[in-house]
Amino acid sequence: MVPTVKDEQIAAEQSRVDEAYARLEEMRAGARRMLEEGYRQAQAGTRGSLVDRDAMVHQAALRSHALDVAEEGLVFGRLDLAGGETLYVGRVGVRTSEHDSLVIDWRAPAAEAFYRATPEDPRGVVRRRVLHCRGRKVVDLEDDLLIPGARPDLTIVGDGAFLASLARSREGTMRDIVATIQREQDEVIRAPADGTVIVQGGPGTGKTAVALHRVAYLLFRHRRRFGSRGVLILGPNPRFTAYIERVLPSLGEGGATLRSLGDLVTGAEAAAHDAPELARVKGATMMTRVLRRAVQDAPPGSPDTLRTVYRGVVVTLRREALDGIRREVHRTAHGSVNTAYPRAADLLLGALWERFCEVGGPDDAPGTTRAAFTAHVRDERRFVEFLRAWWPVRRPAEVLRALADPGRLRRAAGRSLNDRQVRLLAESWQGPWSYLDIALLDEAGAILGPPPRPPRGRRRKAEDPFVIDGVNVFTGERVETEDDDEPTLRELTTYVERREQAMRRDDEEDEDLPVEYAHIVVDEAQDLSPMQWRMLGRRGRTATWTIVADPAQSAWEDSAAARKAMDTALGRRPRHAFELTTNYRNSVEIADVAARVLARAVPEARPARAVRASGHRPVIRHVPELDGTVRAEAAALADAVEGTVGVILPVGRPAPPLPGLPERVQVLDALEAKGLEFDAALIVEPGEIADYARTGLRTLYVAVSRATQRLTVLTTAPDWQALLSGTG
Ligand SMILES: Nc1ncnc2c1ncn2[C@@H]1O[C@H](COP(=O)(O)OP(=O)(O)OP(=O)(O)O)[C@@H](O)[C@H]1O
Repeated sequence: MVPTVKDEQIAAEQSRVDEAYARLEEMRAGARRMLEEGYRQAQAGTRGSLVDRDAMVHQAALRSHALDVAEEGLVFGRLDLAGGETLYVGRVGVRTSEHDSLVIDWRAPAAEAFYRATPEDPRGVVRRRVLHCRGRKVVDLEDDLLIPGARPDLTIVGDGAFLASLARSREGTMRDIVATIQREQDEVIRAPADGTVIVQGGPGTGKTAVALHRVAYLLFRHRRRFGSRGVLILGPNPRFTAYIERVLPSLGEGGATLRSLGDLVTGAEAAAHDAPELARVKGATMMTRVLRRAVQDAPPGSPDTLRTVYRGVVVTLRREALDGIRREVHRTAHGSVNTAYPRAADLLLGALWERFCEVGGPDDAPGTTRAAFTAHVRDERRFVEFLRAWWPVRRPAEVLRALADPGRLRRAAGRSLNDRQVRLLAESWQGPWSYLDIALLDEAGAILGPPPRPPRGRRRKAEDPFVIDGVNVFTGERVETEDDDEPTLRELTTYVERREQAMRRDDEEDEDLPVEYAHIVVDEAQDLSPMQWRMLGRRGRTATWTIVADPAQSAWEDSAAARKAMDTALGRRPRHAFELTTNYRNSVEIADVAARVLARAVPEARPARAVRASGHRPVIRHVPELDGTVRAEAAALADAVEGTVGVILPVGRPAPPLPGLPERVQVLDALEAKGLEFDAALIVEPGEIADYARTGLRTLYVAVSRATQRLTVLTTAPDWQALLSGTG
């Protein structure tokens, strides 16, 4: 067969791609050699600066990793410039052994034109070419001619391979989009690093994809500032974080921390949504006041009498006096309640001394000084044990669990909660934690402050009156004495190993303190409650932020309060707002159904523009009853598509049995569907999803905008069928 023009072009590109791979191999071997050499020197302890050697090992390790992941789709773009120059764009930068550029990293400034050039603003680019590869083989090309006539020598080929690539089937985890980032997306990705970026846009406009690529960009351009543990990416739930977790590693960046609203706080995990009425209460800022009062209340089991005997005189402090002292300690202990016990001890000892004087103690025991009295009482085991029970080290979870007692919660509530709210909250805290509880635990943790640290190093137990038999009675931890000290082993370690050790140590030490980040990405930010913003704010006091939101998909009702809390969390940094306008997920047919829901949910909102017709009309079926039909429709969708199928239910409705269906069929509720994507979606009972809360229609908008290829809706309500089919 005669090769077509395109075949010839592909063959020419193949030789360039082969050259890049050959060079990549050499670079990989070089990085491995450098790594081995670094370790060898480390072991031999040879001369040379330790710092240089460590830095070399560290760099070589990073480099080696980045080169390994670049294997897949190493080169994906080519620019032909008006001046005759040609540039190739890829996942990493590749140079010849003479340091000439073979491929430039997609994040490098010179690659910007690949994503930004348009016929209106060509930036000197005559032809932009996208190379589609399978493994190391070039399989397709797609060209854009940006300056017609400027380079008659250039051939233009292509047939909409980009749109075709959007229709590919989905595998259950998100993929990177380096090869096809669009101009409006690139502007977000490369926005200045010093400010806060706020990205809005409808479902499927690539907000999540863009935010993740921005992280890769920031790490590439500003590694010192954002590297190591510097970036937090926060998503709505663990299912979502699992969905996006492969994107950054596929870009050679593994350093960011990926968390969800359910697992951001160490030691607590949530996987449940609160009913709307409860959610409104738990998310509101006034919960801060409730928690403060809860912390100030005497902890459960706290003793209400302190008695001591000094030289035959019995001295007693009763409930009222003790409560007064507790209030006084709290007055100055905000944020450090757990370490306020020395102050509590001082005030108790002072009150005991006063009481001792009142009952005539010094007369009965002449010559007694306050110092002698205090020294005696504070060393008594009885006093120490009282203090431990009366001012215990408290954990956030204990504070919240204690509020499952309605009486205690009512005291803490003051006028902030009504009786019904007290009952609902108390009941909910008998069960597992919800997403909103995690923010409350974090708030309680901020009020309590970290627990006291055990004395470190060589401090003697005799120096600390709260250490009994080598155990700190407050922390329960063993206190080292000189005899316990292990002989110090001074091993030769590399910088990388020492860093890892230090990070492990930090993790252990800071378990009770939120980690602070240099950059925080908040996905699905429209759903955050004020309390959740406060939780994030504590982790980003000096951070820059990327905020990704679609107000039309919001499940949080009080947007003004959330906005205020967000403003406080983000601080005063300059903000750059962006809007993404093209929907890359939904077919035009599915986007039409979503637009009908949007028109109901948020009449003033404009839907994003879908670009790809699939030829498959969504199926909107009215059925007399759902039992039986759900499985059949799910099976039909599983047959129709190769990839994932999402069966999306109203919140709280039990999952129907779906025997015999493949694993790629997943069942989830409409709130859990946030941010996810499926080849096909089956929406069960839209009316019930819409009625779930005041924001129910917006949740339905989320549900109907999840699918890339096929959408089926099952409803027992004829008017919902009419509305969604556009005939109502
Ligand atoms: N430039 C692009 N090239 C190829 N695919 C893209 C591009 N932009 C987005 N996509 C794809 O479109 C889909 C939707 O992207 P993404 O999930 O980031 O959208 P979103 O705006 O976060 O949506 P939602 O608001 O529903 O969470 C993903 O499969 C993503 O890979």
